[in-house]
Amino acid sequence: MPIDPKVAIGAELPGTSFTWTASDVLLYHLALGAGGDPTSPRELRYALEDDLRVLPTFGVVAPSLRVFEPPSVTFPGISVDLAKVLHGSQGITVHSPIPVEGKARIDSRITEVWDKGKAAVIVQEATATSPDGVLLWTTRSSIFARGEGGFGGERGPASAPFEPSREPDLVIDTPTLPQQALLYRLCGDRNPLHASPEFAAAAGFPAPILHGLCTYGIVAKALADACLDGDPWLVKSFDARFAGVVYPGESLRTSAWTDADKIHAVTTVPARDTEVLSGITLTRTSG
Ligand SMILES: CCCCCCC[C@@H](O)CC(=O)SCCNC(=O)CCNC(=O)[C@H](O)C(C)(C)COP(=O)(O)OP(=O)(O)OC[C@H]1O[C@@H](n2cnc3c(N)ncnc32)[C@H](O)[C@@H]1OP(=O)(O)O
Repeated sequence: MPIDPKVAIGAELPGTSFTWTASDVLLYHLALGAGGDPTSPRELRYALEDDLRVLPTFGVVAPSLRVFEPPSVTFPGISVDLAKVLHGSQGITVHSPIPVEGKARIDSRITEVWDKGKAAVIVQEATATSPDGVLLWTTRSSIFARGEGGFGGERGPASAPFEPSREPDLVIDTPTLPQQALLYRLCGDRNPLHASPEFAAAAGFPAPILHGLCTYGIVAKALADACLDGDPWLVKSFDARFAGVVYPGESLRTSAWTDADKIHAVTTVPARDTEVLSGITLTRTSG
């Protein structure tokens, strides 16, 4: 079905309520590689219930933790084959530290649909609120639907690349595991693109690729560890664009530039000399 931006833009999607527990948070952190040094008290704040501190990027996955079906890309005015879809970008702003367990409601809507000719870019925003109506976090995301452009929509604003004026302040190398995607899918994204060699081949990839949100969480943790003394509570917001695919088992290299309240970064896979996360911006809490 061609995309109909007049129907899609502004469409409110059905809201859902969800719960999470400390076990969900621990699984999420472990699926990002936390606990690699089980003798480090700082690392154990991600991996044990005692003094558990929730990485804010958990808010992106919390609403779908109990989803066991592959995602469906069907919204008002939009119906796209999952094999054509790549996660394009993701951001989250937390309004206070995410508690280790809780209940919330997520409400989302489609805010933009851009026609890139060879692809459609579909942008969503969502808010999570507590049962007593307190705003917990806000997310922004886009999906890149290959082959779905050409519907006569607007192209949208050109992205402004981050152009550093100096060498990076720090460079962080982070490994991923060959089984990283098989582990991460247990956090609620059962898209076969990350697990089935046949599905990945049909989608045009030589092997299953890593979930964008896994790379996103790994890099958020790496920056919190390297720049914020390992304290995820100091992360106010985290935004990034998925610029290239990552294959499970590849090593990531994140180059970061630190300012007073923000950290800018890019992540590459050095073995393929390929940028995989661009426009990374981490904002520190002001408190
Ligand atoms: C509801 C359920 C939803 C399901 C959600 C998803 C579920 C998940 O399981 C799926 C995943 O996790 S997929 C894995 C994570 N994502 C990726 O690996 C994508 C990596 N990126 C790429 O391969 C290319 O950048 C690629 C292919 C994205 C673009 O590369 P090119 O085709 O070379 O495009 P390019 O010529 O550079 O740009 C064309 C125009 O598109 C804009 N654009 C590019 N990358 C974008 C991106 N990542 N996000 C948003 N917009 C993007 C460009 O700005 C350009 O527009 P313009 O010319 O107007 O500036």
